[in-house]
Amino acid sequence: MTAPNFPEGFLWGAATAAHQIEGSPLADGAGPSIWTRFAHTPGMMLNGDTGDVACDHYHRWKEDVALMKQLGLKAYRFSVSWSRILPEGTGRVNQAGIDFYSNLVDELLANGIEPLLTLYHWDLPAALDDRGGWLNPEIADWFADYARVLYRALDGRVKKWVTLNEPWVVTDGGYLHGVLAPGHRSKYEAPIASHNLMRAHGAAVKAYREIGKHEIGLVVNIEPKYPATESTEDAAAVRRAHAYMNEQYLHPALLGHYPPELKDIFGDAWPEWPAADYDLIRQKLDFVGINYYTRSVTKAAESYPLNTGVVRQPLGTYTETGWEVFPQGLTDLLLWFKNTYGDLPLYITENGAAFFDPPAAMVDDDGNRRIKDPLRMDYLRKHLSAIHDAIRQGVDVRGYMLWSLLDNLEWSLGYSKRFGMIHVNYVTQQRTPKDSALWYSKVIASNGASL
Ligand SMILES: CO[C@H](O)c1c[n+]2c([nH]1)[C@H](O)[C@@H](O)[C@H](O)[C@H]2CO
Repeated sequence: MTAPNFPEGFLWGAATAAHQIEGSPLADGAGPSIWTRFAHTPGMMLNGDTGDVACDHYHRWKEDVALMKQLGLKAYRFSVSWSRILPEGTGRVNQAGIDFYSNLVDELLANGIEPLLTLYHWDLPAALDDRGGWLNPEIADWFADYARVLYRALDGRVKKWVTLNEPWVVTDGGYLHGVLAPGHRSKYEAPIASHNLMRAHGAAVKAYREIGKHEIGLVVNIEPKYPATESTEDAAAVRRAHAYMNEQYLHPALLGHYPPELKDIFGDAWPEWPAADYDLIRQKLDFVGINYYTRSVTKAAESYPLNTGVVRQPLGTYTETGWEVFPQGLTDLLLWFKNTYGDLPLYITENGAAFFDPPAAMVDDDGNRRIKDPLRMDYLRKHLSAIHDAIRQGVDVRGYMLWSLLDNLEWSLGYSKRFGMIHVNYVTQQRTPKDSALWYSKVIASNGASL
């Protein structure tokens, strides 16, 4: 592997999300979100974990920015909790919520760190869920109104905006399989939620063009699908899985239509949408964020509703979340994106892995607190190299946000999975940069040459 030089100005950063790190979800006038509710619903969260404390970032944000500075991060991707800004989701603005994020942005800028702000990372205000949430078509206007409040307060200091984080996970987890908030299980609701998410994305981008002066994009999780065998059944299964996860959101956002497979997959549960919706959804974007973690070797199998299955690789390496380590998939995916959607600027807005880390730091012979995480370093090194392979082949990748800055609440898996490059002792809230953070700091300082 040759020591790659990334493009001049490559944006090296790390990512988090509000509900996963902040804690204090109801502080200073904030309203509950669907995750506050979901976490306090018995049986929904591993070990009964909640986001009530998390990494206490709501109080420790200055310390955390200082750690970002110490590591030499150039950027920090975070999300805003909608119900801190609008406790009922619409109407009354909670100034204390705006102040929290405004202070965070100022601290980042004062430390030479560019903020990338995600408007929605899954924590819908509970009050809007009571009004139908992503199933209510009015949510496109609710979301655009929320976005306008933040555009007016922060645009200029924030120059890279993201509307949605991973509409696929919101829909597949929250409305089809029910494993994420709001915990619905309906193949009739899923397409409606998906479509309204994309309408809301379009409405927020349209609103940005009236108010904002910088850049806005969409973040999707996409995953390359490889056939388990040469059979026609497995090839068809790959087409279904690829359309359902990888094209379902990018196609309407960038091409103005859904992939045809979705109508076959959902059958009578797939509505016919008005042409005006596609015009709303397909707004010009300044960039797309890609969240990459793994691939799927896919076969035809009985499953709901895709009739596909994933084949575990006997010689594969797997993370704590059961995801195969497959860096080549990121190169393949970036080339697919370029060949399918053209030369839109791309950011890797999430990439990382959960491997076992101890609950507390060890102390080495020199008396330093250490967390050795060689598997994570190897994962990151290989994926950064895969990104560089794609850049060498002409893909316009402009930055990388490591998931995650801190160990944090892994949604319904609670605190059982550690993705952070900085270890969090959840008893003491002590932060300890892992070896991977110290390594990443050198990668940033050398613009990738030290990989
Ligand atoms: C299904 O994998 C997705 O691409 C994905 C992985 N992840 C995500 N999306 C979310 O954006 C984060 O909030 C998660 O903490 C993170 C780690 O699980």
